[in-house]
Amino acid sequence: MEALKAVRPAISCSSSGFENHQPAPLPKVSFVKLPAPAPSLNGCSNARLSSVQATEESTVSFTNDRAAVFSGENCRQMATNGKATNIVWHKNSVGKHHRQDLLQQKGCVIWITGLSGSGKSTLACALSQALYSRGKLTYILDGDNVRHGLNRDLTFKAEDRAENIRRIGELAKLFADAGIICIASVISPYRRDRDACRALLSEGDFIEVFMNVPLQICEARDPKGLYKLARAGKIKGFTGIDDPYEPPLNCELVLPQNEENCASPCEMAESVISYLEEKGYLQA
Ligand SMILES: Nc1ncnc2c1ncn2[C@@H]1O[C@H](COP(=O)(O)OS(=O)(=O)O)[C@@H](OP(=O)(O)O)[C@H]1O
Ligand SMILES: Nc1ncnc2c1ncn2[C@@H]1O[C@H](COP(=O)(O)OP(=O)(O)O)[C@@H](O)[C@H]1O
Repeated sequence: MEALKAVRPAISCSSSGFENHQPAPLPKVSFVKLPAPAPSLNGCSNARLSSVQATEESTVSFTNDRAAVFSGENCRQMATNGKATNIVWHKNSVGKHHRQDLLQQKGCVIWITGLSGSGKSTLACALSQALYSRGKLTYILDGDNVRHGLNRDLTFKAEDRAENIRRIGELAKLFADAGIICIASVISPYRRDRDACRALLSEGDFIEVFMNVPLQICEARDPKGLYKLARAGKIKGFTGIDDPYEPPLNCELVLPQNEENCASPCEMAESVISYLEEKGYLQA
């Protein structure tokens, strides 16, 4: 295998859709030698010398507070996004579809919402296990776990819950972009916060699963003793007790549990897998 050489750092960006509308600076072109016989991403397997465009500058500035816009395939303008100024989207020549081809699946987010004790984590694990046994790559973002690290600075006040969900939504979006089936299992009590996460993803890629379990059942389970503490006033603002939970109005899947009807975690996982199969997420 030959050494990879580049005159300039191999920044590889294909042309931006914005160039159709704005006068773009001339791209800087340089050359890299690819290892032979490297399988090519664009199907030209015998191309040994490829031109690489480096897109570094932009003449256009714009402001946009909707982060979703920047997940697009063709954005390389100077931007102000939230508090971040003078930022430019950097595109990678290895795209989501290449990663999906490798994994033979489609990246998406399965967002499991429901009260504490409704079975979110149990379903997430059963689903991850069942997909693993089918050779599919998943990653679980569990609310409890993410609060041990990335979100350890957040409380359970409404604004902190919103920030918790925003960060997990952004993280889930990255996992989906990696081609992974990302399973978020979080109470996510506010409809608005869940809808904001949905808006980060392409149509269909956000699959909201509602664990529709009455509070009485969750409270009777109380595996961590948290409902007991909340009832005793030792935890303030506990979801379902003295903090709200807004059930989804129009989600992809509702998994009910009550005294008469309680599917096992494996059966629930199979329901989700059937949905994924039907929508084509288990193939590239
Ligand atoms: N006040 C209060 N309300 C609800 N839950 C609480 C609270 N305090 C601690 N816990 C524990 O935190 C877990 C929920 O974290 P999440 O990040 O999923 O919550 S949220 O989406 O930000 O509302 C939750 O885990 P689950 O039982 O798995 O849902 C609890 O273990
Ligand atoms: N489908 C189910 N049927 C019966 N019990 C369940 C089911 N799913 C979860 N449980 C039980 O409910 C309790 C809470 O489950 P858990 O997954 O920790 O909920 P959450 O993550 O929503 O807090 C656990 O004791 C678990 O064994």
